[in-house]
Amino acid sequence: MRDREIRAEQSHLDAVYRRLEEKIDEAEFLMNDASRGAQVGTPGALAERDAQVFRAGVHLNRLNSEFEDFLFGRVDLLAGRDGERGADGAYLSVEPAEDAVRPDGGADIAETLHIGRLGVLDAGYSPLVVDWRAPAAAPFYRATPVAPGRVVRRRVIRSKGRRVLGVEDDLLRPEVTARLDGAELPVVGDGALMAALGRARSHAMRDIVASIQAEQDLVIRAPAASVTEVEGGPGTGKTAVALHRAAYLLYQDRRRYAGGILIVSPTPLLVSYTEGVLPSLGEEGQVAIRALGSLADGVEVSGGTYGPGGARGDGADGAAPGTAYDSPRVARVKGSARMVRVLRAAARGALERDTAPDRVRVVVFGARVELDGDELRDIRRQVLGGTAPLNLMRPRARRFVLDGLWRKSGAAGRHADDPELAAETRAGFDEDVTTEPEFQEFMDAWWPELTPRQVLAAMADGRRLARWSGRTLRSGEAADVARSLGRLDADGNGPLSVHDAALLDELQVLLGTPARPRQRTETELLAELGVQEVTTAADRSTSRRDRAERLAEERTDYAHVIVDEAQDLTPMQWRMVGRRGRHATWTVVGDPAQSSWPDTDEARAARDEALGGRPRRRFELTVNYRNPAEVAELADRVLALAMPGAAPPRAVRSTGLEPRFAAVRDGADLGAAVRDEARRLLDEVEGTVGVVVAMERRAQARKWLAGLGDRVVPLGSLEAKGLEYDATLVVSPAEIAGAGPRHGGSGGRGGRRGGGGARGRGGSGSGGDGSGPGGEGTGTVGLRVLYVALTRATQRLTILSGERDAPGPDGVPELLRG
Ligand SMILES: Nc1ncnc2c1ncn2[C@@H]1O[C@H](COP(=O)(O)OP(=O)(O)OP(=O)(O)O)[C@@H](O)[C@H]1O
Repeated sequence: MRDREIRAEQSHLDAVYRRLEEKIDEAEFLMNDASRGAQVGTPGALAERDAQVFRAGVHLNRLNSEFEDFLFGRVDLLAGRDGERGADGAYLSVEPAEDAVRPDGGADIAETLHIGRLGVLDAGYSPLVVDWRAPAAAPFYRATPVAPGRVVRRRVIRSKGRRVLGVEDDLLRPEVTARLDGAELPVVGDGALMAALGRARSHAMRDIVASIQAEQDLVIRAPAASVTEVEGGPGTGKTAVALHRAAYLLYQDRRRYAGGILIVSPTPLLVSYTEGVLPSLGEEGQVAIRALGSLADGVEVSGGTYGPGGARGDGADGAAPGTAYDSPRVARVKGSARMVRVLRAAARGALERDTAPDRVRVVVFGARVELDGDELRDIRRQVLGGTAPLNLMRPRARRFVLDGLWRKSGAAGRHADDPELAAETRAGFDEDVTTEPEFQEFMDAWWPELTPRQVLAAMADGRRLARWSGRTLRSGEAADVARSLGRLDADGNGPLSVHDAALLDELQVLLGTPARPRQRTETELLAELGVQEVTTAADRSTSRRDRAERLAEERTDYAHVIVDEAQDLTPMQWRMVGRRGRHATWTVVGDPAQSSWPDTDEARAARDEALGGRPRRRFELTVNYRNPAEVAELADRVLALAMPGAAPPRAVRSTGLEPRFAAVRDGADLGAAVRDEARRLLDEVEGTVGVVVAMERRAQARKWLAGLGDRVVPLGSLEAKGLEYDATLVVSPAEIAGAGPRHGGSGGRGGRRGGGGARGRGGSGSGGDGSGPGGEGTGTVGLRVLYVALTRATQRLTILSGERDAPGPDGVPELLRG
C-alpha cells in the first residue's frame, strides 16, 4: 500500500514539475524577448511582462537550488460549510458541512490540497500546490484529532528533487470511513513529526515547514499589527517559529515588509546556525539576521558569545581576534541602563582632552585678539546648555568663539551709527578669522568631531570615568569598566565586547553625525560639463543594485523586528534594538528560565520602552521537540532549583537512553576524561557532539578536543545558547553553575539560595541574586546557565563531574541529585 501511495504522489509531483517547466519555458521566452528589447508596448503591458519574467525567474531559481522537498504535504478534506476566517485570513473553525458525514459514518473526500514551498497553479488556474503560508494551507498545520475541522487525513510527503521517497499519514478523524474516488482512504505510517525529530543534527538548522504544530502555527500566523510575545521552554521551537514567521509575514504582505525584517540573535554562532533556514523557505532578501554585537554601525563583535551573566577573560583565551569578553561583574555594569547617564557625561567630558588648547589667539585687522582659558570654558558651558547631539553643536560653538573674539577685537564698536557698514565689517572679520589655518586647527582641537570609539577609549581613564560617573556608578564599578576598556587605543581601535557594541550605539546617538556634503556622482560631474547622460541598461541595473546594497547597509529602521532569546538582552541592548524598530511591529521570543541576565526588572522596563505602547499578544509554547524525555527529566531538576514553580515543557519523545554519569576523582586528568567521553559519544551518534564547559575552560576544551574532527564542537556554557547537538557532554555542572567549592560535599544543595518563591515561566520579578557563573556561590543565574547546557541534546547526554561537583558513588553530581 505504501508503494502505491508513493506512486500516486509521484504522479502528482510529475504534474507539478511539468507545469513548472512550462512556466520556465514561458519565462525564458519572455526573457529573451525582453532582451531583444526593441518591442514597445504600453507601460502597463511592459510592467505585466516584467512581473511575469520575475515570477518565472523566482520559480526557476527555486528549482535550480534543488529543494529536498518542494512538495511536502497534503490534506484530504470533507465537504465544508463556509468557515469563519481569522484576522490573518486563515480559517479558524472550518467545520464540515452538516451532511458531510453520513449517519453510518461514511463520507466522501470533497477536496484534496497539496502543500509546498511555493504555490503552483495549473493551466486552468486551479492549485496544483498551495504555498504553505497561504490561508488555505492553515488546516494542514492546525488540525488536531481534538479539533480536526474538515481534515480527515494529513499526509507528509518526503521528496528529494523530483522523486517522492516516502509518505507518513496522520488520521485525524478515525471515526469516519472516508472514500476517495470510490476507494477507501488509505493511511500509511505513524506520523511525520517523530520521524523529523529523530533525524541526526548537522551544523545548520533545518526548517520545520512540513511538521509545524498547531500551537506553533498560531504564532507564525499571528496578526502583525501588535507585539507578539512568545515564551516557551528549551526546544519548544521558538527560534524555528521566529524564522518561519519572518517568511510568513513577507508572503502575506510583501509591500509592507519591503522596509525589511530584522532578526536579532544573541550570538554569531546562532546566526550561522540559523541563517540557512530562510532561503529554504523561499525568502532571501529583505530579512537581516544579525548578532547583537554586530548591530551597531561599523561594529563587528565576532567569535563566540557570552551573555551578561557570563564569560570571563580578556580575549586572550583563543577567541577570535577583535573579540573581548567582559567578566560578569563588568558586563552587569555595562549592560545597565545607568550607563546612559555615564555615557552622556563621558561624551561631554571627552571634549576636554588633556591636549585641548586653553586659549585661542588670532591676528585680525592687524591686531592680535585672544580668548583665555576661562573665557573658553564659559563659552563651552553656554553651548553645552543645549540639547543637540555634541557633534552637531560644533557650528554653534564656532559662532560663540567668533563672537567672543569680535567683542574683544575693538572692531565691535565701530560704525555703530551705520548698521550696514557694521555688518560688513563683522562679515569681513569672520572671514579673516575663519580662513586662518590656526583658527581651524584650534577649533578641531578644542571642539573636535568625536567618534563613539574615541569616547569609549576616553573612558579607559579610571580617574576621569569616576568623575563622569559621579554617583551613578560605585567607585569599584567605574574602575572595573575603565580597566576593561584599557584594551582600546586612543581612537578606540581594539577588541570590543558585545556590551561595548551597545555602548557605541548609544554614543552614536549622543554625538550625532554631522551632515556631509554629498560627493557628486560621475554622471552629475559630466552633466555639469555639458555632457549628455548616456547610460546603458547594464549601467542602470548596476546602479540600482548598488543602491539596494547601500540601502541595506544603511538601514537602521525596520518594518518588523524579531528578537530571539529575548530574555538575555540587557537594558542597553534593548535600547539599541529599540532604535532599529521605532516604527516596527515586533515578535519577541524567549524563556526567562534560560536568562543569564541578573537584573530582570531593569531589563523588563527597557524592553517595555523599546516595544512601545502597541497592544501585545502573548503565546506560550509547551512542547519540547528537542530533548528526549530522559534528558528533559534531568534538566527539570535544575529548572526546579533555578525557577521554583516553573512548568517545564513536555517532552514528546523517549529514546530509552538514560543520561550517562562519569566522574573524575582523585586529581585524575580531566582533559583525558573529556576526550574519552567525547569519543564515546562520537561513536554512539551519527551527527554532532557539543562539549559544554564553563566559560573559563573554553581554550582548554579546544585543546582537549583537537583532532577529533568537526563533528565535535567545544563550547563555553554561554555560547551554547539556542544551539543543539545529537549528543552533549556537559563538563562539571558545578563549574558551569558557578557553584563555589564550599558547596562541594556540604550535603546541602547549593542552588536553593536566591530561588525567590514560586513563579511561572513567564513570571516577573527579580529573577536572580546576580552571582553568575564563576561567582562565589550558586546563584539562580548560574543555575539557569546550567539549565541551558543540559537542554542541548537531541539524543544522548553525558555528565562529567569533577571534585567540585561532589559526585556520589554513581557519578551523579550533587546539583543533579533529584
Ligand atoms: N514542529 C516541529 N517539527 C519538527 N521539528 C521541530 C518542530 N518544532 C521544533 N522542532 C525542532 O526542535 C528543535 C528545537 O527548536 P528551536 O531551536 O527552535 O527551539 P527553541 O525553543 O528556540 O529552544 P531554545 O530555547 O533552547 O533556544 C529544533 O531542532 C527544531 O527544528
